Amino acid sequence: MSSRVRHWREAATVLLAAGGGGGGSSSSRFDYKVLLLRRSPRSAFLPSAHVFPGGVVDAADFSADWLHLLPPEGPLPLLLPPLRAGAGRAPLFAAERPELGTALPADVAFRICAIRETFEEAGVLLLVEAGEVASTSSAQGPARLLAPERLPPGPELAEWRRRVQRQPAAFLQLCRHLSCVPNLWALHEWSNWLTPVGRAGRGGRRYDTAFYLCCLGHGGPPEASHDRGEVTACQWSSPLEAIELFKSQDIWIAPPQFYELCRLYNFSSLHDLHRFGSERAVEGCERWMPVILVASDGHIQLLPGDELYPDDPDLTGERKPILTSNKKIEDLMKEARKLHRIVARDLHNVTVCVNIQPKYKHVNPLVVDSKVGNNADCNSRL
Ligand SMILES: CC(C)(COP(=O)(O)OP(=O)(O)OC[C@H]1O[C@@H](n2cnc3c(N)ncnc32)[C@H](O)[C@@H]1OP(=O)(O)O)[C@@H](O)C(=O)NCCC(=O)NCCSC(=O)CC(=O)O
Ligand SMILES: [Mg+2]
Repeated sequence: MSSRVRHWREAATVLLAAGGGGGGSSSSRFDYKVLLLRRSPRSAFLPSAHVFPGGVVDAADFSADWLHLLPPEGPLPLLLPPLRAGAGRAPLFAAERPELGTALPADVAFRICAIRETFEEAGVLLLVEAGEVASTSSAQGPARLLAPERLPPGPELAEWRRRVQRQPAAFLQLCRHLSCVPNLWALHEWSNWLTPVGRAGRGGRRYDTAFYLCCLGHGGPPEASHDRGEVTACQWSSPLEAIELFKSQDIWIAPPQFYELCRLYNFSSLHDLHRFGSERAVEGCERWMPVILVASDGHIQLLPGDELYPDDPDLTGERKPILTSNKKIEDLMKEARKLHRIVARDLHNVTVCVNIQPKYKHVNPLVVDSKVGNNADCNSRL
């Protein structure tokens, strides 16, 4: 087994943004909301944290049977827009998986995983009619969900959901039953985060997670329901609402998800977010593993491009313990010129500080909390 698989699990998650319902408060800066799920307090990884829907990839997500799904005119090509030459390619997309035989490309399989997990955890089905695949294009704007009359009645759908939770391969059966396919084209490659060494959950759980953006544009945020198991609550919040709930200690959001919410903060309109996300996706992305630097009064998660980020980061945690400094965060901030870091003074006092040019035509997070008053070294802020 390769080190890629031995040291961490591969996973996919989706920043699901929905708008278009016209129900948002007129005073809100945002015309869309993002789906956040609260993890069970019994989870072995990030217990009680709010995260985007997602989970570990299953062999069923790579199954070549997806290629033989409808439409009736022949095997489904599952073609995705090609990446631009020279695009960033994270290892989880580039890896060969000979053990899976004639498997789907990872690009496709990780999208199927994210869509399946969204159904399992929140009951939201991101599918498209098999017959409409050819005309599906993100250039048309934010995606639509299937019409409600195309779905089985509630109790039947709930039974399908339980089956998929028990057996991921049942997701393909559900798609076949509905003459639909996962809406791969609605998901746009956004980022890739590897759990930092020193932040593994119980049993050494670390994750190499593909993050996708998906914008839904019609009829308002769909009803999301938790599964009373892995997920104990679902909520749709604007990026600002989510960040405020985090700052007020009502919810806890892990650093990668916090960073991504601060990036979404750049976009007040769903259409702008969709356009940016779908056009940028052809640039690909690179894998980021935060490297933790423990200071005397908090810790910093260093990201690639920060001048303190190691040239040769310890991906597996086998080489050296976590970096420590007897300096205060403030001093470590004053001394630095090139910043790309998440600064945690305590569990809920977290700031993203970045003044480097983002790669792959991405956008830097905005710093939302001006009350904290110690953001003096950050360029990107409100
Ligand atoms: C990787 C993830 C998609 C999470 O994957 P999941 O754990 O949700 O994976 P999944 O959905 O496939 O797995 C379901 C898990 O739920 C468990 N499960 C199922 N039913 C359950 C129930 N009723 N109660 C409790 N747990 C239950 C299963 O046993 C399984 O756990 P099991 O598989 O264990 O048996 C997410 O963590 C994520 O978005 N990560 C992004 C990047 C990241 O790593 N962020 C955090 C960095 S750490 C950090 O940032 C912390 C810090 O700095 O402080
Ligand atoms: Mg999950």
